[in-house]
Amino acid sequence: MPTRTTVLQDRFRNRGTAFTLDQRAELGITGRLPAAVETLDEQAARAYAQLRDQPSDLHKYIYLNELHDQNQVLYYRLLVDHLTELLPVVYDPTVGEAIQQWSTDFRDSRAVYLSIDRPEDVEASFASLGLGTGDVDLIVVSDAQEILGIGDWGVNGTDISIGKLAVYTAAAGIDPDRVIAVNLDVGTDNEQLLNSPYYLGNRHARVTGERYDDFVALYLETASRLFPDALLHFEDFGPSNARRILVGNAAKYRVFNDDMQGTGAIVMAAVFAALRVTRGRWAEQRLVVFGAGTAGTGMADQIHAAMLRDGATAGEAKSNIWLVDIHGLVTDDMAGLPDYQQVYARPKSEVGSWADGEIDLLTTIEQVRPTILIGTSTAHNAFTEDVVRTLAKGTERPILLPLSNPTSRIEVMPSDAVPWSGGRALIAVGIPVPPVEYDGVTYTIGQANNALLYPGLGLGTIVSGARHVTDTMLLAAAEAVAGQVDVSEPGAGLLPPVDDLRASSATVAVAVAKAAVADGVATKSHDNLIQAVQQAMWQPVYTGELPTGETQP
Ligand SMILES: NC(=O)c1ccc[n+]([C@@H]2O[C@H](COP(=O)([O-])OP(=O)(O)OC[C@H]3O[C@@H](n4cnc5c(N)ncnc54)[C@H](O)[C@@H]3O)[C@@H](O)[C@H]2O)c1
Ligand SMILES: O=C(O)C[C@H](O)C(=O)O
Ligand SMILES: [Mg+2]
Repeated sequence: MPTRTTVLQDRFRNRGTAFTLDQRAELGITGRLPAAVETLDEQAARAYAQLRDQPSDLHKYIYLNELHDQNQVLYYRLLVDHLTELLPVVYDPTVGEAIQQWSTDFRDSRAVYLSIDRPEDVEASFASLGLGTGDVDLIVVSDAQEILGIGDWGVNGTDISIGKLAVYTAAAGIDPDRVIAVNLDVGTDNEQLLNSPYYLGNRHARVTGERYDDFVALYLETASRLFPDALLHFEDFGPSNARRILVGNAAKYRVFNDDMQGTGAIVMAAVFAALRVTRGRWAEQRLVVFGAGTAGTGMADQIHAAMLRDGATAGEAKSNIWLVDIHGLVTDDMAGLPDYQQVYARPKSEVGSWADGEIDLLTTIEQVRPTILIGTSTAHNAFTEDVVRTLAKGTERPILLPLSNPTSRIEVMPSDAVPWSGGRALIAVGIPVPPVEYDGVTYTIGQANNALLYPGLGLGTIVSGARHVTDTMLLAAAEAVAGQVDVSEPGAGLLPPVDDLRASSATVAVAVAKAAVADGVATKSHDNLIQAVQQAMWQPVYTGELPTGETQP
């Protein structure tokens, strides 16, 4: 049967106008390209100019997506060369916008879709990729129940898996031919989607309970059997599912929950750096977490563990942590508290006199005088001027981490928080923001987004062949990130700049791989880890040889 599909439709192998005339002849595409033979640099310059002409970030997102579908090397070349500019386009915050329009804008897809209504297809869906057992390093999966801070987006949430993978490759050189993006389509409770004529996912409410658990178990079992080397990254699951899946499977599979562990570790990195400024000790910190869901309680757990390492008893550490959620300060008399909040619930007898009824954030801050305030609530502007001023009144250098994404959800913008705290708050946020000028000082605002951590963590896990992602590996990653910042100047950022992300990821990967060895979970040994990490990093270049192999549309 004649075929019109050529190497030009295969994003893995396509080089477009960079194919030489000889290569064109050999590949049977003579006459299918204009005469010019270009270098990758020349192609990248044109693509970048086209990108700059796009009228909005969402248009840029769509342009880059199409480029990715045509020529993967060129796409990553652009991303690596302009990482600081393009990270907010392929990832947060633009990915949030793209997800909301995904079914309407749908053109093509690079993911694997697993439907809870067809569990018998899970194996065949992976098999359709034609990959062997040793061919996959990483799978990012989402059921899209809690996309960023924008809620349930069903199958539209596929692009969070794709965006996270793009960052893995651009930031840490994870080989893009060896990764898979997966959407677990378990239905959606988003009525807007269910009523949209364009919606592409299963048109029913989210399946919960045993059927949901069985489906996740089937995914884990199948993915790890077919691709035993793969790290199984979980993204943007709902809070109780996220935690249950991680806790229940961490000993059995190579799983990683980015919202809990990745975020927890990047926050640890920011606090490590901040404590170098305040000269404070972990055990002495008083932590208030506003928005005690997946990310917030993941951070509380990691800071709790750091307090223990610093000599606090479990009781002392717990007594220095306060969770504030939608009904105010979490107390032990509240009915129906999820298990992950129960651990930190304060005795009602201790706080009952603070207010009649619900104890709000401001009251909690007045009473507790926290040294660290974290926001993972999705409640935009919840850190009001009053809140920030009260925080700064209670502590000389409060650590303030309003981490909700995307921009429309952040609890306070640094441009407000810096002046409200008189320049004293040590701030990091989840989105990229410009520096703030205040009182003659330029305040650089570090980006406490898990994207600054998980790529290097993943690379270190892959290079060491770690069987599990252990707490020691997470801590090593956090310390390696914090070790890259110099906080001695006034206004210095708490985290390394995104410009340095590739180098930073390599450093993190080495630290993580060492920790995997120390923890006894590494399955690969290297004489020179630095060299092994460098060699493992995929580069966006056309290799000398001609791209051979089956065309994969
Ligand atoms: N910076 C990062 O790296 C990073 C990583 C993960 C999550 N996040 C952000 O954190 C936010 C939360 O994510 P998640 O996965 O934990 O979601 P989640 O749904 O698991 O948790 C949100 C929590 O906030 C509570 N909440 C909602 N409205 C509130 C209000 N008005 N006052 C107090 N509490 C309120 C909810 O009850 C819930 O417990 C999102 O915006 C997400 O983008 C940031
Ligand atoms: O995706 C991000 O920007 C970070 C984090 O995983 C989130 O859910 O907000
Ligand atoms: Mg997330």
